[in-house]
Amino acid sequence: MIDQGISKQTLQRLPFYLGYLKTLDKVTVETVSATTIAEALNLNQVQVRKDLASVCSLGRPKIGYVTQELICEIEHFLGYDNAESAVIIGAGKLGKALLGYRGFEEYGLNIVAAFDADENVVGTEENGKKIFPMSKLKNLCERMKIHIGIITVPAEYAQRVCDSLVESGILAIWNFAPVHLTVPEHILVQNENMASSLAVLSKHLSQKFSEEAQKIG
Ligand SMILES: NC(=O)c1ccc[n+]([C@@H]2O[C@H](COP(=O)([O-])OP(=O)(O)OC[C@H]3O[C@@H](n4cnc5c(N)ncnc54)[C@H](O)[C@@H]3O)[C@@H](O)[C@H]2O)c1
Repeated sequence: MIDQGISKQTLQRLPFYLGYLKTLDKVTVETVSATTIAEALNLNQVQVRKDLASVCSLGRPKIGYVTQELICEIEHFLGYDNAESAVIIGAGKLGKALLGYRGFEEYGLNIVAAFDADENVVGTEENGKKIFPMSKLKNLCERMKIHIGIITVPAEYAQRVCDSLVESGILAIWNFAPVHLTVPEHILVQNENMASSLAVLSKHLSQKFSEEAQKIG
């Protein structure tokens, strides 16, 4: 039985399993066990077994999973086999970098266009993707049934842009601006805040350094 009420932690580990499974040779590695995956990724095997059981019911005792079946099951669970279209708002340094990244398609994300308020940017293309004026946002999103909006504008404009995305029928927002967004209940916001990630790194380092200093002192 596949568990649809999967935890966020399990969800975040699934792409790692998938990345590893895709490195395996299709011909020689026909089957793979949770233990092998756990050892390769340096994870707890009980956790890996539980994670896989929640998305795939095809595991067999002593054999494990047929590698290609497991890849398909995880991709299907994550929706990678059913690409979602997305738009980017803010075609500056970060927006253009994301437009240029070809790897998203592998994760079921198809960035179809970008929008910007700067008329010097509007009308140009990045990686074959057109950059439109904001006035075209609602029409394009409704016409193309776009459900994901990616925000890469400066923090002070992010809420305004977020509101425009919600008005345009977007249901999920990937927010790179370092600001809290207020959205209606049915909208999911995933924040990519580098300051939060760096805070974890620098706290870890400062703890390490103070432990070292205590040892020496
Ligand atoms: N550059 C990075 O490596 C990086 C990394 C992490 C997070 N961020 C965050 O991403 C955001 C963008 O950063 P950047 O470096 O790409 O900035 P940038 O100034 O290069 O680009 C911002 C773009 O947004 C457009 N814009 C501004 N207001 C707009 C509006 N109301 N509607 C539509 N477009 C608008 C601008 O015309 C510009 O093209 C910022 O919030 C930044 O903090 C950037």
